[in-house]
Amino acid sequence: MSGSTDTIVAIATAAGAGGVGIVRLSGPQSRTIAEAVVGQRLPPRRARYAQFHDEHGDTLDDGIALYFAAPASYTGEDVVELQAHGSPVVLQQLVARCCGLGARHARPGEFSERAFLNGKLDLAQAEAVADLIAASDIHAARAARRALDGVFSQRVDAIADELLALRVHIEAAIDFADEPLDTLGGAALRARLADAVQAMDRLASEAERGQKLRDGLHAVIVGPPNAGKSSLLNALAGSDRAIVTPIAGTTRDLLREAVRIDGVELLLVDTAGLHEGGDAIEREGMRRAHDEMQRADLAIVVLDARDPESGRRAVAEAIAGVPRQLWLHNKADLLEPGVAPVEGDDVLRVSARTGEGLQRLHAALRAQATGGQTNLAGAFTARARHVEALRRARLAAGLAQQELAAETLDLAAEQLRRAHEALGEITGRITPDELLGHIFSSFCIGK
Ligand SMILES: Nc1nc2c(c(=O)[nH]1)N(C=O)[C@@H](CNc1ccc(C(=O)N[C@@H](CCC(=O)O)C(=O)O)cc1)CN2
Ligand SMILES: Nc1nc2c(ncn2[C@@H]2O[C@H](COP(=O)(O)OP(=O)(O)OP(=O)(O)O)[C@@H](O)[C@H]2O)c(=O)[nH]1
Ligand SMILES: [Mg+2]
Repeated sequence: MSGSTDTIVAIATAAGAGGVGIVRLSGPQSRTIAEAVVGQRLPPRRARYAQFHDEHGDTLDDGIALYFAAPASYTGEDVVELQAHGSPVVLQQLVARCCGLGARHARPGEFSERAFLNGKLDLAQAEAVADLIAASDIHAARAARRALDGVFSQRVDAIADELLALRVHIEAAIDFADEPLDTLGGAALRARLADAVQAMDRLASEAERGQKLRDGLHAVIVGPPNAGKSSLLNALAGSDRAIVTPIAGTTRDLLREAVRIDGVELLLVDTAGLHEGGDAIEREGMRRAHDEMQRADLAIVVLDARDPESGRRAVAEAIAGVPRQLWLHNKADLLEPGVAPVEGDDVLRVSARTGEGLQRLHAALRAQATGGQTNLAGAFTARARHVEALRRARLAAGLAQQELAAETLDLAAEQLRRAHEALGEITGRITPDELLGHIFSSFCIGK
């Protein structure tokens, strides 16, 4: 049940004018405050038509008042909604009136934080609320909706429960240290732990895919000077964002452009052409390009189709650390007719000028963003912090396997404890306060 003593209030609907706007209260005084505003009793879960009054009894607006009695509400506390006309002036006056009656302004995310603290949502679900609100296409929205439904949390919890059960077994076996582990079911323990590790690997790769759905793919466009990198960015963005000239060394600084291709979000970064030497500005540009590659998910390499060998080696070295690569032979329109097609799945022949091959490029980028999977059924959104926690949990579980094989049971148990704890951070079973503050402060006010 709720531990909050103060009652919070905020406009729950989007900023700006709208058909209807909602002021939401949560906390023990919600009902009393709302009843003073509407001048009538509010029975739970009944929509009441009412006049909303200011402190002098003058009417601010008329609308619907809706009371949810704790714990059957979004936050688990007493909640009242005042559904007024969607006028920012009216809504602000209603908020001020509620504050005059004892409520205080909610911090960003405070409603959802209370829902979390009261056990209405776990942490991954609360984060999914924010992701759903911020989703920029139907794929991201559906995936956030699945995370909100608990699809991700349930899988995390199932693995965490299994690790806990295994640890209990192992700790029990420690008390019989004279017996060989196998008489205590050691083989079964090892098999179950191997299954759990496999489940963690599967979940980690799905969570990574979910993170791409949420955050989009970070792709850096690299290649030798003049190959058409900036032209390609413009072609993908559908506008003349980058300066294009026939002069090698046109692009010096990084240029970032968020684009949406077939429903996937891409952060494209155009870079300076990579080559030996160059003046101080070009060298700084190349340094920035290298920095960007450290953070990128995908390198889109642009080579000149007429001479793909030139610059290829230098570029291949530069992108060695980027997890994924897509090679393009650009300026296909300048090839003599009859040139043999390029080989390989990850090489595409395109023309930034005529648009040739861009459809296939779109498909390839979409496949990269969705981890090669075009079927997003069952996908859920996840965040970098979830992926990182899964990675730590997997690492500890792998060490537990080694300790178990070596029959160092106390160390195996300790690694399982660490793995379990890392999983607990995802759903918020175990959460440092500062992390909570960080997560919820990135929500919008009123959520
Ligand atoms: N008017 C309105 N619409 C809204 C919200 C809201 O707060 N107000 N929501 C806000 O995000 C979302 C819906 N989320 C909600 C989640 C739980 C409960 C709720 O009352 N839960 C109770 C009762 C459940 C039941 O009757 O089955 C509970 O969990 O105990 C309400 C809204 C979207 N639409
Ligand atoms: N015919 C043809 N010309 C192209 C194509 N793509 C780019 N170009 C031309 O090639 C020249 C260089 O293009 P940019 O896009 O500036 O090349 P870049 O790789 O960004 O070059 P730097 O920024 O200097 O590294 C320009 O004259 C473009 O018009 C293409 O597909 N076909
Ligand atoms: Mg350029």
